Amino acid sequence: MYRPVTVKICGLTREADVDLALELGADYCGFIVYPKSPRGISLERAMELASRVPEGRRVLVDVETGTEELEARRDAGFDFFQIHTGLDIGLASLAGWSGLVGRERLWVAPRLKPGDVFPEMVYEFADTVLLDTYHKDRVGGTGETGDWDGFAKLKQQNPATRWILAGGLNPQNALEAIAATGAGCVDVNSGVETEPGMKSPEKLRELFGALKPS
Ligand SMILES: O=C(O)c1ccccc1N[C@@H]1O[C@H](COP(=O)(O)O)[C@@H](O)[C@H]1O
Repeated sequence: MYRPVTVKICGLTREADVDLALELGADYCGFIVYPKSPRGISLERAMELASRVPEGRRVLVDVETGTEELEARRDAGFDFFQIHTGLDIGLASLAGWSGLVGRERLWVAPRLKPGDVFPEMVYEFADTVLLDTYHKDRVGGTGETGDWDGFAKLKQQNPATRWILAGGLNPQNALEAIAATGAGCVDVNSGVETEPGMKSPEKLRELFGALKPS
């Protein structure tokens, strides 16, 4: 049975890719401002690109953002703030992020390896959790699929939270991932690229053809 999912295309760096993603049906566009990312762009560039995206669909992506930085970005034209973080995440950071942008605008992406206990305090501060594939040396954009069973279990156990599945999703495996996990929202990044930050029109079309057939 066809079940609608929401789709975020992340790591956008070019106008044409933003426009095509939206035209094909992307629900969210993600802009990475983490300087060490091969898809990292400046905040100014992210704002420029986000200005093409309708309100309610613009996501700023970073790693363990400092409170002052987040405060400066809060009103910069983004609707959601996806923050990747280690499990040693302090209560003060979580509370700080949530207090600044509001729990409904905060997407927490904890670096969870299979078998790790989910840091329950996240539920108190964010409505949305994004689970990306764990990698010992990288914080995101690995292109590798993750622990789908773990995702499905957490989602089932915590239905009040909005769960986003990320990690290694592409036109070939996205439907299988959704069927396996029950994900209602998926985040796709390197799986629709020709090289980091450069989206492939063909792969984008293939992805949306599979996920949102017209
Ligand atoms: O893509 C990156 O370089 C990146 C860097 C720092 C934080 C997040 C990053 N990307 C996020 O990684 C996931 C999944 O990516 P992929 O599909 O496995 O390539 C996605 O949520 C991006 O937002």
